[in-house]
Amino acid sequence: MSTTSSHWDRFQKFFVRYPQIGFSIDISRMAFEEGLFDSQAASIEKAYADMKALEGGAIANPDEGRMVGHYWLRNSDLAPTAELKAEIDATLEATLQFAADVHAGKILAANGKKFTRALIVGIGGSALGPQLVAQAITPATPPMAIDFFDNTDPDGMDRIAAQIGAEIATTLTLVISKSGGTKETRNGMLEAQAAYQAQGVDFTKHVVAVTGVGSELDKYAIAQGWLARFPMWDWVGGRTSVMSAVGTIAAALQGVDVRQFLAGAAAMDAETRNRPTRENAAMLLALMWYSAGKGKGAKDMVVLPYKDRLVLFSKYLQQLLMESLGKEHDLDGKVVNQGIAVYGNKGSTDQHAYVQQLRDGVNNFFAVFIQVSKSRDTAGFEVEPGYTSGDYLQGFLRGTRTALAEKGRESITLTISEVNAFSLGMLVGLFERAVGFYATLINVNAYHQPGVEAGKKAATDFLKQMGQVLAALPAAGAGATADEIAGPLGIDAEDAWHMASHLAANGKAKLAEGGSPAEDRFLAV
Ligand SMILES: O=P(O)(O)OC[C@H]1O[C@](O)(CO)[C@@H](O)[C@@H]1O
Repeated sequence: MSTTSSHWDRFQKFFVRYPQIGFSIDISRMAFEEGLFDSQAASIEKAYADMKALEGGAIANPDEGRMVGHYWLRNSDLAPTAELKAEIDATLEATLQFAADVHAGKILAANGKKFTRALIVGIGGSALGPQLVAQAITPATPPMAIDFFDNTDPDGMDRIAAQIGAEIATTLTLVISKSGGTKETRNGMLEAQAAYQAQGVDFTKHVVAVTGVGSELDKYAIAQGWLARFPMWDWVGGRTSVMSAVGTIAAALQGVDVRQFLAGAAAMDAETRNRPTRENAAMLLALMWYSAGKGKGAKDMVVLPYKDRLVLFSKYLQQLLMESLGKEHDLDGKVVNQGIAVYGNKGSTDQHAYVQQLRDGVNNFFAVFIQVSKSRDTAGFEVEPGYTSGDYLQGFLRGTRTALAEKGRESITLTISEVNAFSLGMLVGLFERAVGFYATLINVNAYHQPGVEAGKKAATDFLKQMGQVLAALPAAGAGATADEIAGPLGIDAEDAWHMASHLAANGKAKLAEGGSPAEDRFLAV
């Protein structure tokens, strides 16, 4: 049999489509053995059972003692109690109504004018979902422009504030934080507040909180009398919160058909909940991750959507997979150091960047191509007789897939008919379920993130010590070296040097540079 016909046979065997929702998955270019389905049969069954229990309201996040309910957000009938269902429905309705009232001018800026822009303050799961939605499925001319403070970088915020300029008088800010205690978001909120104040605008009349009831942020919003507050629940993880108020309010303000977005995810949930494994796209994805990485994340996932609108999808999946699966311990407490590294951008652009290495370099990845059938909404345009830009985009995708396969580089191809609210919901739903299934296959808790706490704690210590360093700087004389500053404070000299250097770079200390860091001398200003 020729290579071509064997590819064709394998394609037919491992190509699964859901025509009613315009989706297909092709795993034929993955190098798995068919025996995988049998060898993993017990784990696969357990994954289905775990997912069923999770969707039924089990404590699927044992370390934090929490339910995991993001599937209920798009089908509230699944919620384990009538109270939860009512809360989900009421919150969705309230966010949509709020956005409609903003658009209709029923909720106005402090100057009596309609809001023209939105500024989202949030980080991680409290920003990535709204950013993905804004990039992928907002209308070309959305009812409101949108900006993000998704970091504590003052320069980044200054640039956005400068772009907003006087329009801050008609800008609505959403401060989004599940915990309500994330420092980057707290800082972003205070910076936003200052930007409003600088232009004499009452911040409290322009700001909405999306946060856990009773959180620090919630209390602050109540004390200041903010425009509105919407709840986040402890049973929704930040990285799966795009279908909660976190995502729905920003999306609705942007003119996105939120119900279609939720319907897409619900449809994918329905397709992948009960289907047999060989037809179950979410389980097939999880199994491909398992086979490619030998169940240990040995291969990275390179996400290559051939569609500009999906450029942020790899970034979104990076958090979804790496925060969910990147775990030190398994559920039995054994050290496993699991995870799957995710990166990517978009095709064909990336063919002119790192695809060279993918084809010829270290074979430590598998690609996930995302193919979008419909090229454009507007009339066709031929770049040469008989060919459109969209034909080229398709040609480059197929060509790269073939070129990778020729060199034994694995790939999965997902196809959607077009990028819209429904199909984006489908894709998000697909990967969420695949992550859940894969977590069972490798026996980790996908719903906590203990690792991020270490960095937060170390940063808190660093900042506290930086205050001590500032206070300890000599007011006169030749200044003090990092060793001289660190000694009495009982802190690390390297840290002290970085703290003092940072203070000096930002006008809070004076630096007399020596021949080496140990000879640098610092003075108070
Ligand atoms: O919504 P919050 O509580 O501000 O958290 C933001 C992000 O920070 C993390 O907790 C990681 O530090 C993510 O899981 C989360 O999405």
